[in-house]
Amino acid sequence: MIRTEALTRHFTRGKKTVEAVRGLDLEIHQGELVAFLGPNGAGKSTTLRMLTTLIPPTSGTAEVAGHDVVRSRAAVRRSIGYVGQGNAAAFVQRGRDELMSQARAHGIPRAAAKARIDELLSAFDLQEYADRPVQTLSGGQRRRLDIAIGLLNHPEVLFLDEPSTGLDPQNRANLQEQIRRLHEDGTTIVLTTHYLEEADALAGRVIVVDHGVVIADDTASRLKEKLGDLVLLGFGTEADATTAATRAESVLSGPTLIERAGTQVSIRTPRGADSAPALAIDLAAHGTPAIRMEVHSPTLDDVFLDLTGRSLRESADSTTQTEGAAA
Ligand SMILES: Nc1ncnc2c1ncn2[C@@H]1O[C@H](COP(=O)(O)OP(=O)(O)OP(=O)(O)O)[C@@H](O)[C@H]1O
Repeated sequence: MIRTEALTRHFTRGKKTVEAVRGLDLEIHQGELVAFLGPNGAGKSTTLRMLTTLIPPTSGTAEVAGHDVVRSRAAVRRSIGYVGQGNAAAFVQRGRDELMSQARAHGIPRAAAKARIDELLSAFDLQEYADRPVQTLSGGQRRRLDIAIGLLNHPEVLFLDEPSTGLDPQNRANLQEQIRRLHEDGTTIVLTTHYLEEADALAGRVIVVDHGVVIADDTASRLKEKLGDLVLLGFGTEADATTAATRAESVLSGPTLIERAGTQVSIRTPRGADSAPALAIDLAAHGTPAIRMEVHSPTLDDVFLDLTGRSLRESADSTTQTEGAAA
């Protein structure tokens, strides 16, 4: 449903060139729900903007729903829904009128458009606000209106760029429900998000990009499994901790990272929850008993931190870069 080959986009400002997306090769099949993750400035929005025909690639190719994003822009646009980071609705219009203008722009006949609009207003709990000017709506209400606009044409492929930003937990849960339903109906969905729990809960596949290239592409559970559990062991003395760290190296199998700091040993190891009890018994039998043991399963944020050196929580908290007009 989405295929890119060496997809690249540079922006030039004065003498400076930013390589926002660098040779992306992607293949996303019909019906997949993919979370596209990465730190601020990783190239996520730029990729989405190329796939939705808003900006052309500098080089490389991309096809969406079988149409080339440069040669067949209109056909791509007919097949997709796009909810960008900015508000799509004109501020002075009433929500319902905005939906109608956008539906008509898609070529949907008036009666069908009216029915679809009622359906979407109800799905996103917007009936009460539909007849107010958009500028009087709260950020969350506007966000829901944006999403409704993106769904007007029953898109085959839906691109959601941080759809839940600005929504309260209740509306976020409602949005997730809508996304799940669309996915069940067979819509291919690509979403960027700074909420790892959201990616974890929704997406069958997680693609992590950084500096414009893909650095991981797998299911959330396999990514977590690859990283391994964190086993923390506390000892009575630093000498015990040092001996235990060396012993753990020979006892544990698989790619294992062991660090000692003071009287604590931290171990990152695959299936650590399973191996920790045996390790504790072994250490006690060798005269260095642990006085404390904790096992933490990895979160997607741990995976993200490991891959990018940054926590996505950190990047969610930092100021999001605003995009100017395409250079
Ligand atoms: N119109 C533009 N002109 C110049 N540079 C741009 C433009 N749009 C994006 N960039 C730069 O390209 C890089 C990738 O930006 P992009 O918006 O794709 O990142 P992102 O992964 O979506 O980040 P965020 O999580 O902050 O939304 C950044 O360095 C950004 O500053």
